[in-house]
Amino acid sequence: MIKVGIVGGTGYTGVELLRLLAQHPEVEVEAITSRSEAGVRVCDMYPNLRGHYDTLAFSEPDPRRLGACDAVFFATPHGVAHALAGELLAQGTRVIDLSADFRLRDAEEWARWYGQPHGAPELLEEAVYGLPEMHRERIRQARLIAVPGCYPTAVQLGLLPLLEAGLIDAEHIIADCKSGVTGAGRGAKVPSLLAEASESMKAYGAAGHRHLPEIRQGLGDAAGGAVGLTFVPHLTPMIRGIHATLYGRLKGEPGDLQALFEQRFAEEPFVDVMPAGSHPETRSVKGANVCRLAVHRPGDGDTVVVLSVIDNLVKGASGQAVQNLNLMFGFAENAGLAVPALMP
Ligand SMILES: NC(=O)C1=CN([C@@H]2O[C@H](COP(=O)(O)OP(=O)(O)OC[C@H]3O[C@@H](n4cnc5c(N)ncnc54)[C@H](OP(=O)(O)O)[C@@H]3O)[C@@H](O)[C@H]2O)C=CC1
Ligand SMILES: CC(=O)N[C@@H](CCC(=O)OP(=O)(O)O)C(=O)O
Repeated sequence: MIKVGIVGGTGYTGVELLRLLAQHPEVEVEAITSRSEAGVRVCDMYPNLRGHYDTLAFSEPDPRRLGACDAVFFATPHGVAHALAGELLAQGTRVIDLSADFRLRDAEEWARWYGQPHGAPELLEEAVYGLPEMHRERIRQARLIAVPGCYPTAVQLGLLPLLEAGLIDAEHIIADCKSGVTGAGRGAKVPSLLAEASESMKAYGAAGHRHLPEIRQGLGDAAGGAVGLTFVPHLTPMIRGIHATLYGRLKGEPGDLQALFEQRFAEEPFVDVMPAGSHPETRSVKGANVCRLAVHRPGDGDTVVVLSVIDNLVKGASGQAVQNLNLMFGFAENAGLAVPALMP
């Protein structure tokens, strides 16, 4: 058994880590932090965890206690991992950061999008972008993981096969994405209120969302050069889930797109290419560490449409974080992640 710590345990991704780790055969949760709820037992705040964590209580973030863990997850707003990751790495603790702190390779670009200076540029070189479908071998060796964002996970997985094969015009890609409200975190915010978010849908961040540079960076790696991307996120009245509809302009006759997708993800335990003609539903991945994809070519024309769904809190955050932990420690890649989605 390894010992892990979680910084930011009261948020949605923190409690989702607890839910997944409760079934992990190799992991014991040693410490879970919350400054506002220090002293409260996790099962008193989250009764779904009763019977799984009956004594574990939230505590103040203490670098020495966290440094005694084999790995620490950061499920915190951006900037928090910048301040603590170096100290933990120096104590031999591996760090898996669910925030955006180490996702962009360029510290200045990070500062532009996040509106504050990068707090740990010296760690960027060793940080590995934790998308296993692209960087599995580097993740196995990593000490510091930047877990991809939720929209970036859905978009990159849907477009990788097309860009790697050079089949679409990389200058003109469109990602039209919808998210459930847990994507905005647990903190009280007016747009997340029931009366604001239910029975309604709206786009936001059309002029430039902070996931845009992250997605461009990942797609650029797959394409082998810069990509042009229009990314428009939307808030939808559901609790969990991301649905990405991705459009690419085919450069020529693409061959069998269904076979391309099936071959690209044949060995991937957490990417499901659905049969030709399918329309994946967000509810089919609820609670599961899975990305379901379908590829379409309407009217055999020059546009390819990829449909990609994930649970933002699982493959889009905490499940992907556990998948990274499994790779880093040589555990079965699906340890703690084997449950099917919840349907209906
Ligand atoms: N929600 C989602 O779908 C996704 C979220 N993410 C990212 O994961 C991270 C966590 O998200 P989410 O769970 O939604 O966030 P929440 O806002 O729901 O929770 C944040 C947690 O961080 C703690 N925290 C806040 N500030 C600090 C601080 N300065 N030092 C230590 N702890 C702090 C809070 O507890 P307390 O204040 O009591 O200490 C709380 O437990 C964010 O970076 C988010 O962008 C990534 C992908 C998807
Ligand atoms: C619905 C909603 O508000 N979603 C969040 C994105 C999810 C997220 O937490 O992204 P990071 O991990 O990069 O911070 C947003 O658009 O800001």
